[in-house]
Amino acid sequence: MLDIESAINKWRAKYGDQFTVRIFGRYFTFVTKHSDLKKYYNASEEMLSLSRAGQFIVGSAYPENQYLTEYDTIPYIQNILSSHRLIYMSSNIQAIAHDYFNKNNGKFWLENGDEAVVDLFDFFYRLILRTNSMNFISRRVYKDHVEELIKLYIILDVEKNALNPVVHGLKRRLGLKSDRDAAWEHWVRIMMPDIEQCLQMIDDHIEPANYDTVYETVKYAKEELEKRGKPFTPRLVAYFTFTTFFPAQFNTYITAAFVIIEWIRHEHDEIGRRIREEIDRAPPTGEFTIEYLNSMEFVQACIYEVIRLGTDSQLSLRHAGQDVLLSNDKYIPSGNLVAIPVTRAHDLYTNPDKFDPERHLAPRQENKRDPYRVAPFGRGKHPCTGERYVKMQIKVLLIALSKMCEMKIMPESINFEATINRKQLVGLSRPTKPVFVKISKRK
Ligand code: HEM
Repeated sequence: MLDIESAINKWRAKYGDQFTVRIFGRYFTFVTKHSDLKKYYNASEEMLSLSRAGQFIVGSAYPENQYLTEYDTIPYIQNILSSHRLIYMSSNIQAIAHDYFNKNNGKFWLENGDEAVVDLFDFFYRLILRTNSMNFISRRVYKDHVEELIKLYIILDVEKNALNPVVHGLKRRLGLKSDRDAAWEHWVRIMMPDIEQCLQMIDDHIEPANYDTVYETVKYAKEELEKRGKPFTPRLVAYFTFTTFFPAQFNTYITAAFVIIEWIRHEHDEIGRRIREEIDRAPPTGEFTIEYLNSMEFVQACIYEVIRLGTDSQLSLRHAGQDVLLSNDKYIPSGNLVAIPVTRAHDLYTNPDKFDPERHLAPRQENKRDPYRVAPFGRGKHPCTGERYVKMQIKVLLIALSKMCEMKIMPESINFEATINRKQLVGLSRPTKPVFVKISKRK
């Protein structure tokens, strides 16, 4: 596969800080100069659009592609992830972590005994999907359909499908139904009882007593459709849910798994001691506060450090809706895709290959050296809407897991780093082979 980072470096050495290449019949302009990066991040949606670029990249990866530019889901996601909801969500996450091991829905210990060897990345993929299915869909869906949902999600997986749009596009043109279309219909069906109930509540002017994501989603979809004079469609609700779910998935589970790996590796040194200290000070289960989670600065620095080290060949993309003037008086013609490399920015850090969370904390704060090259959660007009949620989620899982189990990397996986695929364009780099970890029940 294409090694984008070395390709960019080669092209940059040859053609300068900005250059245009033709890939799959499309023109991509790469910008790397500070003033252009600043413009890139702060440009208006009309000038440089993330959703139009998204439609190009993942457009054919799932059936509702036309909605991607038609409906901006950001205000909806911001509403779902508002501060007072995060605390409910954090207690859901704790409950699910317990449920996963101990109760009927998970049966982990029941099926594996008190000690099990798992692929840590697969384990976190499932755990993250479980927690997100409760937080972004409903308790009922989590309780009755979570395994089904995970299977559907694997079929709808944007990460893989984005790279394979041709087959899907061809099937659609020939009028053939793909397994993705079927999975999508199944997804809508699973959500239907909640959607119908929420529609009824809206008609009867009944507000939910507690936070209810499906209710918010149905209400938002209904309003958006009414604004456009279109009839209500459950598929739009499914689309809104899906677009909250899919960015929430891959970066999160990889980050969570790497944080655990680093914790295991540093169990007996200063890094491990500081993580343990923040975990041990945590309030008892069910009594977390957002203030406490925010105060876990060292774990947060570990999250930043894992993202820094795991981001190798990722690209951030926009679509130019108009001509964009660059700093050297050249311009990007309207219609081009515009890309910036989201790399590790090696040159900005001291001992860049070392896992060193302190570099993100005062007084060092190496991460503040260049805001446009160090942006683990983006910046400017399109910062990550899920940043607060994901940091909360990983912290809560870390606390919950540390209370329930012990983890050890299996000898055959100690050198897992040799298998990390550092050439992918989407998300953090992850190992291509399983990383086996022994999970033992804490007595
Ligand atoms: C470790 C996990 C995550 C990382 C590293 C991450 C990183 C990022 C980055 C770098 C961007 C900016 C993209 C750009 O400028 O081209 C972004 C945007 C976005 N992220 Fe995340 N993200 C994570 C988790 C999440 C979660 C959990 C959600 C939702 C619940 C989410 C929702 C979004 C959305 C909706 C955008 C687009 C914002 C917009 O268009 O204005 N992300 N993310």
